Amino acid sequence: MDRMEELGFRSETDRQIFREAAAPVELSPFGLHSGMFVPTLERQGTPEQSRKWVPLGKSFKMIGTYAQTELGHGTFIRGLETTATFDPETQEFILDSPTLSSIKYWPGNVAKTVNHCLVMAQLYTQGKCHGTHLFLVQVRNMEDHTIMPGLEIGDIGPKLGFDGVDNGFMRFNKYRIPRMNMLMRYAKVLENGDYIKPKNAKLTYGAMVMIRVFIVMDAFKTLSRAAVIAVRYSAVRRQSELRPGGEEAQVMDYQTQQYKLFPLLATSYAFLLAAEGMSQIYAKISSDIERGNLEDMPQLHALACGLKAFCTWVACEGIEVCRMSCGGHGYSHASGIPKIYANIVGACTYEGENTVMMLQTARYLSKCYIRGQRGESLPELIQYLTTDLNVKSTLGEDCSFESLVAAYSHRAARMVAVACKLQQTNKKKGMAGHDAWNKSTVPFIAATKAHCHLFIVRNFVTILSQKKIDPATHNVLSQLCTLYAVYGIVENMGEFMQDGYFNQDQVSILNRKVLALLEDIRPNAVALVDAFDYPDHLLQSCLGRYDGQVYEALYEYSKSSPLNNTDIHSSYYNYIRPMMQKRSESKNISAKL
Ligand SMILES: CCCCCCCCCCCCCCC/C=C/C(=O)SCCNC(=O)CCNC(=O)[C@H](O)C(C)(C)COP(=O)(O)OP(=O)(O)OC[C@H]1O[C@@H](n2cnc3c(N)ncnc32)[C@H](O)[C@@H]1OP(=O)(O)O
Ligand SMILES: Cc1cc2nc3c(=O)[nH]c(=O)nc-3n(C[C@H](O)[C@H](O)[C@H](O)COP(=O)(O)OP(=O)(O)OC[C@H]3O[C@@H](n4cnc5c(N)ncnc54)[C@H](O)[C@@H]3O)c2cc1C
Repeated sequence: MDRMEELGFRSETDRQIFREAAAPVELSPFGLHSGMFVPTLERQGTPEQSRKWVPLGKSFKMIGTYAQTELGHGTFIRGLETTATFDPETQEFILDSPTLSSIKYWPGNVAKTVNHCLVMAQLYTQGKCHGTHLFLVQVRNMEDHTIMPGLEIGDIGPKLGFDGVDNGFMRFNKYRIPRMNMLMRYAKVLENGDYIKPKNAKLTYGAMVMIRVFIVMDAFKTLSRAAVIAVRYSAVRRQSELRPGGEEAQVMDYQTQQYKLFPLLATSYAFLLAAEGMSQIYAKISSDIERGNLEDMPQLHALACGLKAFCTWVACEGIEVCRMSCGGHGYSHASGIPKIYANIVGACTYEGENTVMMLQTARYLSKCYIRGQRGESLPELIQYLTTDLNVKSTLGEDCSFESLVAAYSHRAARMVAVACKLQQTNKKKGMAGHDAWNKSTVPFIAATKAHCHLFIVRNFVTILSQKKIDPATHNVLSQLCTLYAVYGIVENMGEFMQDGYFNQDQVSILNRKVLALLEDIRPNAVALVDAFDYPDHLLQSCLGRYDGQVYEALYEYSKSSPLNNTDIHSSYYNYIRPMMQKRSESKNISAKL
């Protein structure tokens, strides 16, 4: 914190970049404080509450996290069981964990780090439940950091990754907080206990929408770091003879290695631009919401849910491909890739489990489809739903951006229509609405993935057509954009071909184009990863280091293994030698027998 002051970092973005540079892979123990706790106080507190608490948070006089998930509920927020019951006599809320399943479980940094939490609890006043609301709760003594009386707090134990975060559990036993500790920007409880409801109950979900937007950028950061490591290593690693009797080839010259890595390189660029686009949309709509204009809230929710799920799923699969493309050394922590994976794969679960998030977007698409069928106007990002599905592709040898975007629009429109028609057919068969929905959710997930894929392709194309970029760079970025789109079609050909949108010749064109693009990109592959400009200390990789001195780095890394602190390990004296002595004694005995 002081260091950031010294360096004059004023903007939250600069501060975040500094924090990530300081803790490049594990999330900092203060990540949730800065990324979720403070911004939520700013956005969900009244002006008075913000003025009081935000400076304390920004100066780390108050360190907090976001405590919503319970043992029994993470996804279904309306099912949360922690209660906050208003006591008008004392002007306090009484927080309680009435059941085992209501114990808060997973909140990051709650175990040992924070002294405050934003707690999501069911609000009760005048004997009535008004649903979940956020409350600022002090959980540790500000003098000696001991746990406040009435609370049980602890760590939940080892996890797959996320080792920099002390995820914990927290149990309330009739724990009292002041009335004014309820975040009251949108909903209020008056001194007499009257409840003033918000314009939209989902405004209290705003913190999650914000983090989902951040996570889209995290998907870019983690995938691109793995791609940097794998591409640089593929340029250094020589293995096997490409030409019989010739020197061993750079593994990057194998077409299969290019087919593994270059689409992921293209995806990294596509996700960077998508994350920036998502952030711009979030900034605009969230400021509208703060001014009371909630019109675009559903669109923001749907886009944030869909992109968070789509990008984290693709990034995690891609990081695994990068690891495997580095052979045995990729499996070592020396590569840096396992830690990248272990710390981002949780993003497919946290801040909204991906399937559930995709279904939120699907629900929005279903409603928009019906509006489109009625001829109602649709938001620009959704207008493709009214695409004429009888039209066939005009794709030619050049695989133009226009023909590619048209293909993705057609695919998404067709798949949304298929899912919606199944839902409608289910209803016509007499199914209740919720059953008709549930029995069409698998096609809806596929359609929503196509919807997100379209957003990313169209966004990439739009930026290339709008931004002023020097011709040489524009040419290389156009190759990446085309590769991202063509590869996506080739890998999902069935979804594009199901209604004969492409003819056989066009399928052949696409299969040839994806291989030709690998050759086009090969000369620039290392420059394209260097362009991300990740310093070695951030990559923490012997394979991806800028100077390419991989084997020297691996050898030094191995020598630093703690197991090498002694030549003979204590396990020899404790287990191996006694076992061998026992064997030799028994052998002597059997020899005598
Ligand atoms: C520059 C600064 C940078 C700083 C960067 C900081 C870095 C940070 C990086 C990230 C680090 C992250 C570390 C991990 C931290 C993890 C934290 C957590 O995991 S916190 C807990 C997260 N939990 C969840 O996300 C729970 C998921 N569940 C839900 O969101 C909801 O239960 C649901 C949306 C799935 C369902 O909600 P429900 O109330 O049941 O609504 P319905 O489904 O019935 O829908 C009714 C209606 O409401 C609309 N809706 C729902 N949610 C929203 C919303 N958020 N906004 C707007 N509208 C919403 C929904 O669309 C429906 O609308 P309708 O018109 O009726 O169809
Ligand atoms: C690394 C990490 C950090 C976290 N940090 C925090 C934190 O700081 N604060 C916090 O409050 N929480 C935190 N969490 C908890 C996280 O938010 C929840 O785990 C997440 O919201 C998923 O909820 P769940 O665990 O109940 O999963 P569940 O919803 O129980 O998922 C189980 C399965 O049920 C399926 N499912 C559930 N509902 C539906 C549905 N309606 N339709 C179809 N399928 C469905 C899911 O798709 C999934 O396959 C963290 C979790 C992790 C892993």
